[in-house]
Amino acid sequence: MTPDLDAVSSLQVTGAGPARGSLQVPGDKSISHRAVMMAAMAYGPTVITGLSRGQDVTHTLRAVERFGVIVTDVGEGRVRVEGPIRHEPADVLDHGNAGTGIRLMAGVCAGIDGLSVLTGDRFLRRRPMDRIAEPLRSMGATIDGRERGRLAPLVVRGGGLTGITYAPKVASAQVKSAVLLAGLSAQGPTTVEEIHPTRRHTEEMLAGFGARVRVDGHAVTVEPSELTGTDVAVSGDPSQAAFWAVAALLADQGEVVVQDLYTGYGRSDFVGVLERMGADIDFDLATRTLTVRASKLRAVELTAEDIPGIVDEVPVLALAAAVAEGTTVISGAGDLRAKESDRIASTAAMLRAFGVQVTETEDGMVIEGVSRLRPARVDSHGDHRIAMTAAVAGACAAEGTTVIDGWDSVATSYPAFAADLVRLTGAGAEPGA
Ligand SMILES: O=C(O)C1=C[C@@H](OP(=O)(O)O)[C@@H](O)[C@H](O)C1
Ligand SMILES: C=C(OP(=O)(O)O)C(=O)O
Repeated sequence: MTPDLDAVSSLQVTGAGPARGSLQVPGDKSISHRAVMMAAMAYGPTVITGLSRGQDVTHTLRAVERFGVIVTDVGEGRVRVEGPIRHEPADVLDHGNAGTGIRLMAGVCAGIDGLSVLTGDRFLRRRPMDRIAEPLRSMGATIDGRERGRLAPLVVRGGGLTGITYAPKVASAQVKSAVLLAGLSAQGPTTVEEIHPTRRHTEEMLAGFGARVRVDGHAVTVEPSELTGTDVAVSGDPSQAAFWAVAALLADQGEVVVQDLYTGYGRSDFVGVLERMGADIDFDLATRTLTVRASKLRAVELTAEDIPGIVDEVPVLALAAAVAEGTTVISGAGDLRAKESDRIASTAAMLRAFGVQVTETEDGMVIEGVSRLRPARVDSHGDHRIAMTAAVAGACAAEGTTVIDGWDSVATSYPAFAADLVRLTGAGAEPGA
C-alpha cells in the first residue's frame, strides 16, 4: 500500500471478501472543527490531541491562522492553538469542501468587528448558506454573497450583535452552532430551539471552554462569554466507524472491532438502525468499542425522526439495505440533497451501478434488496461518503473490479481509508484507469 492512494483521482478495488480486524478511525471531524475554532477564540493556549487530519479540518486550521492565531504541531498527534482572535482576518478564509467549517466560521466572523470573506471549493460554493446568514443577520451582522447572499463566497461584516431566540427550519447542528458561536459576543442571551435535536458537540465544548451555556429540553442558550483555553482530546469518529460496521456485515466471516469512539448524543444511531436490520452489533459505551459480525440483514423503514442521528450515515446504510432482504424505504431526508453532493441522487446512482433497483423520491429513496452486487464504475460526485461507501461495496460485496472516480474526495475526512480497507479486507487497491 502506498500513501499515494489517498490522492488518486480514481481508485480501483478488487474484492470481494470479509472485513476482519480491529482499528481506530480518525479523530471526529465535527469535534475537531469546533475544537480549533473555540481554541482560536479563547484566551490562553489549547492543546488538541487526536485532531482529524482530513483536509476539511486542515482548512479550519489555516483559516484561524488568517486571524493571527498561532497553530503549532507539537508532535505525537497534538496541535497547539493560541489565540485569541481579536480582529478581522488578513485574507480570505478558504474552507475547501467543508460545510461545517464555513458555516461555523461564519458564526465566529459575525461576532468580530470587521470584514471577513469566506469561500470554498466548487462543491461548497453550491451549498445553501441562507440557513446561517438569516439568523446571523437578525443578530445584527451584515452578510452578502452570490445569489443575493445565499451562496459563498460570503462577505460578513460583524460586530455589535444582539442575542436572539431562533428556531431553525432545518434540523441542523451547523446552524445551531453558528448562532451559538455568534452569541458568545452578543448583547444578552442567545437561544436556539431545535425541532429535532442534533449532535451536541458545540454546547458540550462551549461548557468545556468556560462559556455560560445551558440546555433545557430542545433549547440551548449561551450568555455572552469569554472562552478560556483548555486541552481537548478528540475521540474517534463514529461516522467513519459506520463504514467498517457495514463492511463487516456484508460478507460471511466478517468481524470488525473499532476502538476509542465518541459515545455522546446523536452520533451512533446507525448502531440502532443496523440492529433493527438484524445485525450482530454491539457498541460498548464503557470501553467505547464497536463490535460487528457478518449477519443476514432485513429491510428497514427510516423516517424524518431517524435522520438527524444518522445524517451522514445514510449512504452506507443504503448499501446495507441493498443487500438486505426486502424493500427499504427512506423518507424525511430531503436535506441530504444539500450535502457535498445531492446525496439522494448520488447514493441512488451508486447503488444502481452495483445492480440494485432504487427509486428516488423527493426526500428519500426506496431500495430493493438483492443477494449479490455486481462490480461497478461509480462517480463520487466529489463526495467522500459516496466514495467510501462504494469502496466498501467493491471490497466486500461485489466480486470483480470496482472503479471509483473522484476518489480524492476521501482525503477531506479519512486520508488513510484505502490503507485501512486493504488491511481489513485484503482487497486489491490501485489507481484506476
Ligand atoms: O455540525 C456538524 O458538525 C455537522 C452537522 C451535519 O450537518 P447539518 O448541520 O447540515 O445537518 C452533518 O451532516 C455534518 O457532516 C457535520
Ligand atoms: C456533510 C458532511 O460534512 P460538511 O457538511 O462539513 O461538509 C459530511 O462529512 O458528510
